Amino acid sequence: MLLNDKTVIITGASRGIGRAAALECARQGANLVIGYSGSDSSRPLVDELIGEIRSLGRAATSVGAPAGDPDTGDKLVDAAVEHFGSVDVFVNNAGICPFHSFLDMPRETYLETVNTNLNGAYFAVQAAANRMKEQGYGGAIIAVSSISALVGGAMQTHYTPTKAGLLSLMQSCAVALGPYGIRCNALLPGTIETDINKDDLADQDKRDYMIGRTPLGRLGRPEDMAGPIAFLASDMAAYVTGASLLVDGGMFVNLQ
Ligand SMILES: NC(=O)C1=CN([C@@H]2O[C@H](COP(=O)(O)OP(=O)(O)OC[C@H]3O[C@@H](n4cnc5c(N)ncnc54)[C@H](O)[C@@H]3O)[C@@H](O)[C@H]2O)C=CC1
Ligand SMILES: C[C@H](O)[C@@H]1OC(=O)[C@H](O)[C@@H]1O
Repeated sequence: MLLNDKTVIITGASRGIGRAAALECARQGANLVIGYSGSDSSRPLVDELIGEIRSLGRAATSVGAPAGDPDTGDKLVDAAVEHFGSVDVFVNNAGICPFHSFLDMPRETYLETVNTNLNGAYFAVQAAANRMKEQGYGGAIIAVSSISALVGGAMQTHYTPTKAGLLSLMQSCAVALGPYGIRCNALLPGTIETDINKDDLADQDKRDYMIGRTPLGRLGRPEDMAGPIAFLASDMAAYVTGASLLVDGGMFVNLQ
């Protein structure tokens, strides 16, 4: 197992990529802190996930707190220490992408997206890193960025800068935290079928276009992200830091 007895915190883990990553980390021997928004609608999903993790023989607890709140990182770290005694891996995954055109982008939509996806991540990474430094034996931090860190989207002008920001944050943190043995890497998913793009991909033409751009011939599944996240979290990636791992079925390189 890649993550035996490690404590892994994952934000936005109630569903989608975060959920799949939590289950894979549990299969690899980790105990989990499940970060979620704190909304009543997410609670049953979180309870179900915790049940699944326990049935895999691992332990899990949850923290309901909005990703954009600068205090959320401290709450996640405190829960990890209280329940499991350490923070070994921090996965910043929570994110939103309310598709909207640029010229009439509502200020609140822009600000909520940047707060949720990037500002909260900054302070959460800082909280995890401080704990890892205190522990004295390193750790792994992974930000779920996106192929959108590298390319644009007309309906994503508020979103793509947050994903480029996360990639940049991991690069700078790799430099800042390397001396403490803390590795920082970015995962760049392509188009993965989850709730975040359910409405967008309900348009059959758009869906066919995205599949057509993907050399592997299908959209991604949350489970496709889980292995790469577990790898980056593990000692198999002991010399990997400041890296970005594009997991997109080949979409990015498919120009013609
Ligand atoms: N699905 C895709 O095609 C891609 C997704 N990503 C990124 O992957 C990450 C996970 O998204 P998906 O699993 O695809 O979508 P999803 O919508 O299924 O999951 C997003 C998660 O973030 C949580 N979340 C949203 N707002 C939150 C808040 N304010 N506080 C705490 N949690 C909050 C949701 O409850 C959910 O658990 C996001 O950061 C997204 O930007 C990156 C590239 C592609
Ligand atoms: C939400 C989008 O479908 C998804 O998010 C990303 O980061 C990808 O680039 C896709 O556009």
